[in-house]
Amino acid sequence: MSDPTLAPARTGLADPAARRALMADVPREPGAPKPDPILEVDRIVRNFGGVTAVDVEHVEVQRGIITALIGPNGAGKTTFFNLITGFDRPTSAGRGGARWSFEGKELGKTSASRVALAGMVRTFQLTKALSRMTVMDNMLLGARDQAGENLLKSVVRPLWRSQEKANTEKALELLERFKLLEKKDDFAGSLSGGQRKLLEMARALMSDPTMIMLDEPMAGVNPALTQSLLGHIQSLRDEGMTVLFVEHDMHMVRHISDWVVVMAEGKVVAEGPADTVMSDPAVIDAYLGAHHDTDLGDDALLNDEVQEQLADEVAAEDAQRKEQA
Ligand SMILES: Nc1ncnc2c1ncn2[C@@H]1O[C@H](COP(=O)(O)OP(=O)(O)OP(=O)(O)O)[C@@H](O)[C@H]1O
Repeated sequence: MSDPTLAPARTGLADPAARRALMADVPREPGAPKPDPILEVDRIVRNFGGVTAVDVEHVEVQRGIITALIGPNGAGKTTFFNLITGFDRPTSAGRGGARWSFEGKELGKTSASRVALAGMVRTFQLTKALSRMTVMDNMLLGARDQAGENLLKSVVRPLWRSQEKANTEKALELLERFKLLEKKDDFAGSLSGGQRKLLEMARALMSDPTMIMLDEPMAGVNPALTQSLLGHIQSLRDEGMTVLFVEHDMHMVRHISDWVVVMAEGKVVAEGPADTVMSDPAVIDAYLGAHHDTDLGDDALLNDEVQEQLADEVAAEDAQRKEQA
């Protein structure tokens, strides 16, 4: 039976396989139109001084599937996440440029908290301040309808109380689901890397998102918890949620994504299912151009030509270092 705590987030086709099948005819090209996009972004640009961190002409995220956003270091993935969730403002704003909508609703001028209320919620790594709070208090911070946000509820005590009770019950259910119930009174900072990732996810679910955006869900997770985390992400999708995640671990990307969007130098350079996109020349170029040590999750990509190119680049760098020494 599916989890009742996620009921409000269910949308679209009930069968996840049917939702994934909708992607079969989507063209494998940057900016490809999707049959049922939940998020649509146009002309979003963000410059930092002379650096163009993001310059995305058009991208759509399909509803009810798992989309991975990948790209080499500095490709602009985090900046893109920050822009669409209202944590940063595009340089192209206000010039009739940037435009993005979630569930058909324009979000360009919307604050981060309102974006979350609209149903698009991102996870955050545990900050120092959050580490010093208990697991339960972290969960309650994630609640969507905190009494303080609503004047009537905050002055009428019974309403405030009932909201608090509902939030606590929901937090307990989610902690149980994510196997963190025993830790509810522990400081969040005492959790292992994998448990922190589970808490980040559980906290985001407190606000009943329609789409959850995960920032490197596998970073710092030991192998024992990897399978469990992957399982949780897949079950969110299976229950109807849209998942968008940024991840460097290509094995994970291959394992669970239904669709992959590749960024390089601020732009979307390729899109497609994981098995085809990783062999796209634009993707190989982007990774090799950026740094040599990325494991694309498929050793077959390292053919002789690529190996030679790598060896030449490493030798050239070594020679340069020796010259400078
Ligand atoms: N606040 C900032 N001030 C100046 N430059 C920034 C700022 N944030 C990002 N950048 C620059 O923008 C570019 C994109 O960075 P971003 O962090 O979005 O990339 P990323 O794809 O998330 O990289 P990584 O995978 O390493 O996290 C980089 O060149 C980065 O140095």
